[in-house]
Amino acid sequence: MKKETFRLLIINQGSTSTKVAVYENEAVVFSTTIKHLPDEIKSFHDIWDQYEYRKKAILGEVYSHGYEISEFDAIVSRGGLFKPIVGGTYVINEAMLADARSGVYGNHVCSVGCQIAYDLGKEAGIPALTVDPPTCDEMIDEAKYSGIPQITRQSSYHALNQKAIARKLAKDLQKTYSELKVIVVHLGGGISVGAHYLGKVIDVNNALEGDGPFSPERAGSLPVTDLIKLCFSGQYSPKEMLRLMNGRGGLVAYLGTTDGLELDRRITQGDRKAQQVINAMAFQVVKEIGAAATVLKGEVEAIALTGGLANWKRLVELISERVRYIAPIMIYPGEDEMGSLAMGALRVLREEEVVQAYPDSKNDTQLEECK
Ligand SMILES: Nc1ncnc2c1ncn2[C@@H]1O[C@H](COP(=O)(O)OP(=O)(O)O)[C@@H](O)[C@H]1O
Ligand SMILES: CCCC(=O)OP(=O)(O)O
Repeated sequence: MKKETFRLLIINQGSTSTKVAVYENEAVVFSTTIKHLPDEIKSFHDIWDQYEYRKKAILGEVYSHGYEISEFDAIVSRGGLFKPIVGGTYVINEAMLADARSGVYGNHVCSVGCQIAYDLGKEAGIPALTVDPPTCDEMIDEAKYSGIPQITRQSSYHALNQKAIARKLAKDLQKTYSELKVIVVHLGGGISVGAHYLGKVIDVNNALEGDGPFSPERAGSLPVTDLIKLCFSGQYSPKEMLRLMNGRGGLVAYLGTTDGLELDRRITQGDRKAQQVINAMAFQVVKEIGAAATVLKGEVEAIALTGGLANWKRLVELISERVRYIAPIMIYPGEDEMGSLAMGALRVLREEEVVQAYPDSKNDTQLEECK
């Protein structure tokens, strides 16, 4: 007999937060966001050093709500940085984790989330899943050129939320996603600006690695020659340079914090430097939106602003004033990642959709185990 109720543990490692939720089918039993102070995050040299810290945060939530891991039908994590793959739901396996640990496809703590989900799932005998990972790749060929053959532009962005918000936007415009031409801007610890064309993200900045606007904890695109000089200045090791780009760049580098609420307070109290840096971040975001509008040949039906920073009216206004001439602006503060992870897992558990196969690997955790 087919199982009717699936209980899911959803985990989402963001650069500034850990989100934990429990779903029973479509219903949210609880959903919590644990914010991590920049000083705490700064004390880790590497994202993989955060493994125990993040796991403890997750287990603290699970146990304090009276659950054991073995009571779940699956653990679903946002993540990780795998090979370029098609969207969908994947059973996390060793090959995916080896690619994530290698750092070849970038470094983000959502990869650590996948490792935690896999380890907890293995111990408890339940599958670990992930949905629409950041390296989902739908970019058109011309978007992949960098300017030198040695470097190919990679798709690495908030794929899960970008897609979820684009679908929500389609519904709000009484259309389907596959007939929509829109720009989605995710304003989180990292910032991604995606050009969505008829159901596909045909171009998007790499939100992790030196591409697009600077963000709360990332440097974004930099003047390349100056960057090369800095790399060879003897001041920084390769690891330190990479950390400066991703983790210690952007707002935290200029202002010592990634926290929008704190910055709003500072600006209200007259902090001119904070105001200037926020103006500059908004400036870089609007330039990226302008570029995405050209990718869509100016046929932009709406611009959606989402992510934690879309809660911040001051920033939203700074962006809107420069791009509202392009298309109507729709605001979707926060994200729909937890729900999207749960729905992606439910679709495969209910056999409404097949699990995607990770290239060149065999699944070493059987989905059948949880039915
Ligand atoms: N109400 C708010 N006002 C201003 N900034 C906010 C608000 N809520 C969240 N943020 C900011 O949003 C960012 C986190 O966004 P989020 O999408 O949760 O990112 P992540 O998943 O990377 O942790 C942080 O900079 C946080 O301070
Ligand atoms: C790979 C992009 C994912 C990302 O940047 O997420 P956060 O904004 O949550 O750090």
